[in-house]
Amino acid sequence: MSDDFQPRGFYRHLLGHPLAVACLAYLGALIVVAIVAPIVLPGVAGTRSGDLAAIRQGPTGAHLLGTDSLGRDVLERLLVGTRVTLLGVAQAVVVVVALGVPLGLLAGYFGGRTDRVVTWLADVTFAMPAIVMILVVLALFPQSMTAAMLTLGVIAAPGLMRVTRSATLPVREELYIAAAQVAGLSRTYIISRHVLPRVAGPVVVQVSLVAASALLVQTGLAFLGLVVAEPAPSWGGMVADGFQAITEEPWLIWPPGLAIAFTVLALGLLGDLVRDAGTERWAPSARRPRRRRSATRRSAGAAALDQPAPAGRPVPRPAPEALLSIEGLTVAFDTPAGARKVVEDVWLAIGAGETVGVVGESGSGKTVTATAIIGLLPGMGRIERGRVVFDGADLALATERGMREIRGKGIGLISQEPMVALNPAYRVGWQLTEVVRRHRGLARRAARERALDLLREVQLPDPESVFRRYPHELSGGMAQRVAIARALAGEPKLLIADEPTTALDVTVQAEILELLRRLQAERGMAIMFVTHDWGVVADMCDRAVVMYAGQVVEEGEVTALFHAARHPYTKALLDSNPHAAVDQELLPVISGAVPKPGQWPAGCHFHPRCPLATDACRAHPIPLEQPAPGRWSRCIHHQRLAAAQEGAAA
Ligand SMILES: Nc1ncnc2c1ncn2[C@@H]1O[C@H](COP(=O)(O)OP(=O)(O)OP(=O)(O)O)[C@@H](O)[C@H]1O
Repeated sequence: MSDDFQPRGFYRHLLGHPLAVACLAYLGALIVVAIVAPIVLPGVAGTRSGDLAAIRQGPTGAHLLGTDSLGRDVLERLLVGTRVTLLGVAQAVVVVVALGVPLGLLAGYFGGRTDRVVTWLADVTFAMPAIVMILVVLALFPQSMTAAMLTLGVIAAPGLMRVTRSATLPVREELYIAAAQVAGLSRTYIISRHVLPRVAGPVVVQVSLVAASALLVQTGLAFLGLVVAEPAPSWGGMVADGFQAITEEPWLIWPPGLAIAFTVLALGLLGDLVRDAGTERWAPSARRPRRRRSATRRSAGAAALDQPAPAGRPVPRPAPEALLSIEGLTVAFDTPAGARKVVEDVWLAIGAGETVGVVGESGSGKTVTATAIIGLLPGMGRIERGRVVFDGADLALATERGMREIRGKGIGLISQEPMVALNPAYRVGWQLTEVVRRHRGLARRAARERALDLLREVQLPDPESVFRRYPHELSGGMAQRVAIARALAGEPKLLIADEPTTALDVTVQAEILELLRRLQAERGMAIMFVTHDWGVVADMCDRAVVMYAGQVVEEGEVTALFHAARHPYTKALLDSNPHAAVDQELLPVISGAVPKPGQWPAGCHFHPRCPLATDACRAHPIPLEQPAPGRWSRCIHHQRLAAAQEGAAA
């Protein structure tokens, strides 16, 4: 059983098409002829004249395709001329592919400045008149087909670059690319193994068109006598000869003309058929990602990160023994209207082996905080201020290479959409093995064994069979188990679980939670649980951090927090918790909605929805206070709130 990429389906699909077989056979035969003919017919290339008594003849028994203007055998010249014709095509195609594909991948994958520079270069090259450039080059290097075809390659490369870039843009948004980054795989690896195969279809079609155009240009230049000097045979030169004799012997134009036409046709058709066969393999997964959660740059400069917190605010200090401590984290997204804060002054600490729940309504900044930790903020996001200290190292200052060491090995991540976090084109085994090999440096066979062990560890029935399956052959629960196995491959000290059960049905949710609990107990890893679900918090977490409109509004030990909330938002969330609903009673809801970034109100972000709000809540930003050891609240009325709850309980 092989765990590597299996292109058999692709070949089966391609070779099942008679037209594809015909095109491949024709082009294959041409290549053989190009190699063999000049060896078998060594004298043809230098023959200046043939049978002068039989010039410009149609097909005869002695000359199956007739003779040219100098009495030379047309068939022999056609066969020997194949080499120079195909060589010209190959030269142009090599240059186009060597320039266009890497630049397109870089521009599409990295975006931003790289994209702008590459696109600008492509535009400049595109603006050059191809024919004029080739004629100039031929004036400098007379009769040099290599110079002409290399120039053509450079001029045609921007077209392929654009196609590759456009195909890369949607692929880099796929969640499995983000998952590969989270697993600590290098960018070069991700681009070559996960992105390139996905963009191969349109690239192949474009390359086939480039090859067809190069053939036409090469034969055109030979027709004009600008490359391939007489007596050397070329298809273009033979068309020119036939053209001169068109009135006397119209037949002469047909053999080279048909060879050119069939070759152009075969290249174009084969490109389309290869694309179609590839599309079968790369059919998009059923579920699409909710939004992009993939690559981006790390934060702005260190200077900004080390700025002190706004003066006059008492700020919490993380416990010195914390495995992860987020200190005053502020994240902003660059928008056309300027930088927009989406997370502001977040403090959060997670000890080794601890489980901390991060709770809050949609849009409160939970996922942005999680992705900031692993340096994979989406789009134009950046850390504006604050530190993310993991295991003693400030991740906000880490280089991309440093972050790759942390991702997967130090911190693992599982998301709520396991199906789209797996590359649909590779078997589960391949995807697990690549991460095991990356982190453990194991040989293929040992990595395979380790990957199977991981599948057993996440309690997948029949691991050998799961190993061989493609992601679409898994259920949601199985896919999440595979994603957990993958996250565990680097033996991380911290697992960030971003709503890992949201997309699963209730029984599977319980199984996944049970699995995480067991793995945590066995491995002693810490878990940061991003969730909407108080049931999960009560079930899994030691402490909970409540976020609202980009800020931490409350933090505390779970039992204490459930017993008496110290922030009106936490209280409202707990009251509206469906797990605590009383039969026949309407579930309370929090009126209004979480304000969007850029629309946060002055003072307390929650005050427009808060029953306890006073003028003081609207007047100035509210700092985090520590009402009790291990307890934090961003509310000036926390004592009133606690007293009210104790009164109600009594
Ligand atoms: N790529 C982005 N560009 C601009 N704004 C973004 C981007 N990603 C997230 N945001 C904004 O950041 C805010 C916080 O989003 P985040 O995804 O962290 O919320 P959340 O609490 O995790 O919500 P959910 O529970 O729905 O995942 C939201 O208002 C969102 O619009």
